[in-house]
Amino acid sequence: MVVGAAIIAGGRLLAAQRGEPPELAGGWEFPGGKVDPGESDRDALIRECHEELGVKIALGDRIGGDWPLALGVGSVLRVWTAELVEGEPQPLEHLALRWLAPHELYDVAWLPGDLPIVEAIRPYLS
Ligand SMILES: Nc1nc2c([nH]c(=O)n2[C@H]2C[C@H](O)[C@@H](COP(=O)(O)OP(=O)(O)OP(=O)(O)O)O2)c(=O)[nH]1
Repeated sequence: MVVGAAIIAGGRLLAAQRGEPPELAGGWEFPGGKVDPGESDRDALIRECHEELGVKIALGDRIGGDWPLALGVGSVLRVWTAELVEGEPQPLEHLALRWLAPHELYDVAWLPGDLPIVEAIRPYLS
């Protein structure tokens, strides 16, 4: 199980560029990662965002259901909206971060599996 956060601030969505593995490097994603054994999805997402971005987030709505991962075999991605509670996101484990306004949503090369999720988040940006 992989969880991802659609962090929104000031009507913009935070996108993060992966540095690894080589086949995914350069692609843009929602901050997050794999849920550890015994950990809840929501706790995993809060932990991952702290590790990856150095921020504390508060989760909002679940976006859709189980989104199939482009390259994952049988794995799915669960996504929540989120807002920043503490700190400003830093690319501690990513190549770069970008805050995307609604008209910029497709200015980055999202991982293929993320594209329909980005569209589902659009209503939250206004
Ligand atoms: N975090 C994240 N992963 C995504 C997204 N879309 C997508 O296909 N994936 C894939 C990429 C990876 O194969 C997998 C997430 O694994 P990960 O490597 O980020 O997990 P992790 O942080 O727990 O890292 P590790 O322990 O495996 O090193 O899900 C997304 O929007 N966010």
